[in-house]
Amino acid sequence: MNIIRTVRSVAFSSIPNRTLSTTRSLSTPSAQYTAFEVNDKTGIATLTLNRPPVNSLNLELLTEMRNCLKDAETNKCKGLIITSSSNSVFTAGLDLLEMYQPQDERVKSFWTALQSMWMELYGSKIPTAAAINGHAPAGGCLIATACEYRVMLPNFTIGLNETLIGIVAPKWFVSAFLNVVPRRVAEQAITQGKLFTTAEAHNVGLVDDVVNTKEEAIAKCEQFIGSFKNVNPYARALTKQQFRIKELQELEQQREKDLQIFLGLIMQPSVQKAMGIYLEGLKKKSKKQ
Ligand SMILES: CCCCCCC/C=C/C(=O)SCCNC(=O)CCNC(=O)[C@H](O)C(C)(C)COP(=O)(O)OP(=O)(O)OC[C@H]1O[C@@H](n2cnc3c(N)ncnc32)[C@H](O)[C@@H]1OP(=O)(O)O
Repeated sequence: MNIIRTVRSVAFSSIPNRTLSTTRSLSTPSAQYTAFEVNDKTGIATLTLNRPPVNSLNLELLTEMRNCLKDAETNKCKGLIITSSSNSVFTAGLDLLEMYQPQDERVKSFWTALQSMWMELYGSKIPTAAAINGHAPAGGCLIATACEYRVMLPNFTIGLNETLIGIVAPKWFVSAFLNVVPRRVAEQAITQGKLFTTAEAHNVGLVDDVVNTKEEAIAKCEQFIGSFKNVNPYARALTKQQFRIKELQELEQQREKDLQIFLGLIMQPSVQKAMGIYLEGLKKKSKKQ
């Protein structure tokens, strides 16, 4: 049986998470929305998103994700798996409440944290895999495509649906999508705001495998990470970098401009109005259920 060493864990029980930290004291504050575990036998870390009801990515969750990524790298983990504690949502993407009628400083920190999280995940030295055990729209798809491998459970949806909300998927969201989906398919899907079903996503290459249970999804991710067993990790990391450096440098060099474009767009009255209507629709639907 595998022994799970909990480096950072939260919210799955009423036990305060610091009492679960068995291996070392943490330099970062307690986690609220993530669980981070390292399997002692395989050396593989699992980051579980746990911000009910839909794991929407707010500033705090993004910050915790960054801390987990850093932990996985500094602990020289063999790889990192990202999954969700929900049975139906991987993540609903960016927390729309961070962008709807936002406060100036908070929304800047939010976007900057998203940029950093993405660059750190996309450029991570260790193998990364997403066990997509629920819906993964927009920012959810961004996280999945930042990983090197994706496996998904049936009958969920994934894609960049920003245009349907009246917002624009930034260039770096699109470039990661283009790594896995043919350009023609990507252009049509992203302009339409299409959410692919699991089967469709598999067909176009947006996900690599489909399995029926979360356990099988984790096992597939472990298998993917295990496939690098005989590969020198430094050679692997440098080779991965060759594939990803262009997008990383592009965002790094344009961070401030990207932030200003984001702020300019979301602060437009028409965009705020569209977001308000979309949020209202979500709330109405949620009340009906
Ligand atoms: C150049 C820059 C321009 C700007 C770029 C911005 C890029 C944006 C990226 C994004 O990620 S935007 C977010 C996109 N996400 C979505 O469109 C998903 C919306 N959510 C859903 O479709 C569904 O919630 C779901 C994920 C399919 C799950 O459905 P389920 O039936 O399980 O839950 P719901 O009843 O719909 O929701 C419960 C609860 O959660 C609220 N909520 C859902 N998604 C979000 C969200 N992304 N942000 C904030 N809140 C969300 C929903 O309103 C419900 O709230 P309550 O009514 O319970 O208060």
